Amino acid sequence: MQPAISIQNLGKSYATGHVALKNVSLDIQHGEIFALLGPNGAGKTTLIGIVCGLVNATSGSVYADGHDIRKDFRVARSMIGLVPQEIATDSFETVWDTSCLSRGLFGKAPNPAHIEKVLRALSLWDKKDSMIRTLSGGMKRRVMIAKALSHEPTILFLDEPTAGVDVELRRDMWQVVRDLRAGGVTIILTTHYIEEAEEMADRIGVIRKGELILVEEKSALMRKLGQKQLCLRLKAPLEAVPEALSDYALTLSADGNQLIYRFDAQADETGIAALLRRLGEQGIDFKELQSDQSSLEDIFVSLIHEESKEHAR
Ligand SMILES: Nc1ncnc2c1ncn2[C@@H]1O[C@H](COP(=O)(O)OP(=O)(O)OP(=O)(O)O)[C@@H](O)[C@H]1O
Repeated sequence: MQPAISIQNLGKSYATGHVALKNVSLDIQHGEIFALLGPNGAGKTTLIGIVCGLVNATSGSVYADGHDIRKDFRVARSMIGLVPQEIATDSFETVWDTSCLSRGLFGKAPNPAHIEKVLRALSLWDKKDSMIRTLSGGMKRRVMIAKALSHEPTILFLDEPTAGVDVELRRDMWQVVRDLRAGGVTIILTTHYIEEAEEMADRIGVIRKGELILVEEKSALMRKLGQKQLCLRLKAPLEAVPEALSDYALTLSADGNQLIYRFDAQADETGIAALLRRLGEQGIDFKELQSDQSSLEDIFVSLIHEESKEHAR
């Protein structure tokens, strides 16, 4: 089976000379929820824009279910729904009309039964005759999803679906996305909220300055998340980790004042008790002991940071 989306060596330089994407390659499988994370200006919207035919790539190719988005634009595009970052609808139209119109834009014959199904799935059915300007912000976002689904796409791009949305509505949106996936739609979403990626995604991609710097199964990232560290502030600095402690995963801070022990928080035996005993035997005293759990946020921040340092070199 072809991937739902196959992106190959994609590059984009804007007319200003700004390089927004550098050699990005990525396959997204059918039925996945893929989250693309990255700081402001990383290139997420540019990437989505290219896949959806709104932005021309400078190099590389993109296929939707095997169809080249340039050579076979109409077929490829009809498979894709896009929920843009900004809410853009005609506020004097009704929910029903705007959804039907969006379908028409793809040259598809009217299908009231499909539009009804979409509106019901998004809990918009009782608002179908309401003018969009009378809806709450959250409902307007749902209307944007309804529009994007009106032509029966199998791949849905959500560009920051919950930006500026309150916690309750965010959870609501997550449920909507999960339901869509359960109905067979492949989902690619961009987000600034690491919690969102953590909650929803099967795989996570991190993009920074136009480069895809990491693509990983969320479960693998979560295992890293299970890593905890214990930090021991020593009474007297050490020059090196003593030989007698070499079987522990210890690192010494540059100033020699802190010993850091990494361990798996989910393991039955953390090894802490034995480590503390061993330290006592070695006559190493500490003033303070502190434990931190690394979160996906830490991993993300350190990734972005490490890459910045690499680039500075
Ligand atoms: N039409 C354009 N002309 C010139 N530069 C552009 C254009 N559109 C985007 N850019 C630049 O390309 C870079 C990537 O922008 P893009 O909107 O893809 O980032 P993003 O990851 O979606 O950011 P955000 O999270 O802020 O939405 C930015 O530096 C942006 O200023």
